[in-house]
Amino acid sequence: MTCWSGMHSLVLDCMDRYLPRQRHQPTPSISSQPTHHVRPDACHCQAILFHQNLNTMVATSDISADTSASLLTTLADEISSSATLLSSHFESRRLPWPSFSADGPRQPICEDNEEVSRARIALIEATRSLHALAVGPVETTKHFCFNEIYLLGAMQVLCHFEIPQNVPLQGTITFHHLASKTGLSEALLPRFLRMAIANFYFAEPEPGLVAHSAWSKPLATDEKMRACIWFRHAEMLPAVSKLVDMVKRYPDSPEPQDTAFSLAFGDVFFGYKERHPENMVKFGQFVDAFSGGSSADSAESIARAYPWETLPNRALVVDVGGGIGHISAAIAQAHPHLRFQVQDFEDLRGAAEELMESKGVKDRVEFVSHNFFDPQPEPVRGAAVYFMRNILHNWSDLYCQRILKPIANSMGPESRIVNCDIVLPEPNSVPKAQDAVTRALDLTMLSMFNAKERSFDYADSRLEITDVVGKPRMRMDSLVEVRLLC
Ligand SMILES: C[S@@+](CC[C@H](N)C(=O)[O-])C[C@H]1O[C@@H](n2cnc3c(N)ncnc32)[C@H](O)[C@@H]1O
Repeated sequence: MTCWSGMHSLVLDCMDRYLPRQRHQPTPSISSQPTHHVRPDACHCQAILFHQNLNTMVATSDISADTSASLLTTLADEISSSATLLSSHFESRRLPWPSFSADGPRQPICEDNEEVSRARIALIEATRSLHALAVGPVETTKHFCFNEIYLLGAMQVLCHFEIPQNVPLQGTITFHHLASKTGLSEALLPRFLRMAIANFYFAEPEPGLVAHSAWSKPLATDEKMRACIWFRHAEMLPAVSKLVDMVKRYPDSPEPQDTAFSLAFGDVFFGYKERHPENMVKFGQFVDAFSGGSSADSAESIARAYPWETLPNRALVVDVGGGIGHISAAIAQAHPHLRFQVQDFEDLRGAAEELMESKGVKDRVEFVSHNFFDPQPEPVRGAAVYFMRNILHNWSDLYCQRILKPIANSMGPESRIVNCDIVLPEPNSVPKAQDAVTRALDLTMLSMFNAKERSFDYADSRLEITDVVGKPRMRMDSLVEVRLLC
């Protein structure tokens, strides 16, 4: 599942309380033993993976072994046929065409249509591969991330000086005027801007005149877009620069404080944010943008993605680490026959109860203060569902065992865990561009939290993935159902 909750309000309301608690957890000694996963005695587990859709996507992934002379033209043909399919889609629906112009659409290719989505992925994959072949291995390595590193720096300077907001949405502005409006040196401004322009951000229609492009315009109007650049530059880059130190100093540590982030910033991820609340706000904006929707969107998609309607009347869903209960509230609204217990820290009670009141589900959704490392409260023993979203991927295997064990101890024969996180794809099972994103998320979890994205064969040898259906918030998210067959 994605590592981020994608809920701005939730992130602001509760994630700042999250890792600081990690610091106060009892710290087990670092063990070099392999971790064991929750294994309730005399019980068998079966896991059913809901969603992903990854396996239904184009499998253009493994071209690494292809030595045929026609690889270039095969890829070019793939590009041509995917582009043709997309063009007829735009034409038939009279949609705005993708373009670099400032008037171009923000998100030209809608992903609701499976065929269009597949064509888009095929186009991205084939263009990426063709580009790599055209550049070649040595040139690629010689210029490794050269453009990206300085583009990130240039964009952060431009955003810091509010350049996107000061370029008119229509028309142009001179470098001179832009420099005087923003305070960025007139000598430096063109150097940073032209780096951005070389990468599709902004345009220079005439020498010395700046205009927006389709890429830069969202940065003028949407603070969440600017937060994406800020987060990569201000927090991710310094943490990444400490990865070697982390791996050398803390090899295989399961501890949340033994991270590249802590080495860079002298504190755990959310502890640092407690001391820098403005960073927390921007991080929340980044999470919202990255996860592609509001908390309401993601909650509603989860309410649709799982067959909640098949649970018995008055069945209890325990939302473990549920924050202020956005997800439970959405499921409760969609499924009036269910009851919910949202478990999180006491200081979220007020906001949680307010939310339930406003959503009209107060009579069926209760908030209970509960630390998920402690035994589950007796009244929820044998609950129909123990739901977790964006919980396990924040923790190492050792801590996941400690979270899962009290749940397993509380489960009855009809109970199940429904877990929502990214599920890492099997090697060569998805297009490389998509694989790269999940791998980057996994390494983000490592460098920031000493946690990981999982393939879900991790939890217990008795777990068996039998199906992949549904479509929660992000394409990479999955709902994993784990049953105990006692
Ligand atoms: C990433 S947020 C996910 C919240 C919610 N499940 C969602 O998807 O929106 C992680 C949540 O875990 C809670 N949490 C962290 N440590 C906890 C603990 N030891 N016991 C209970 N909740 C905890 C945090 O307060 C936060 O609400």
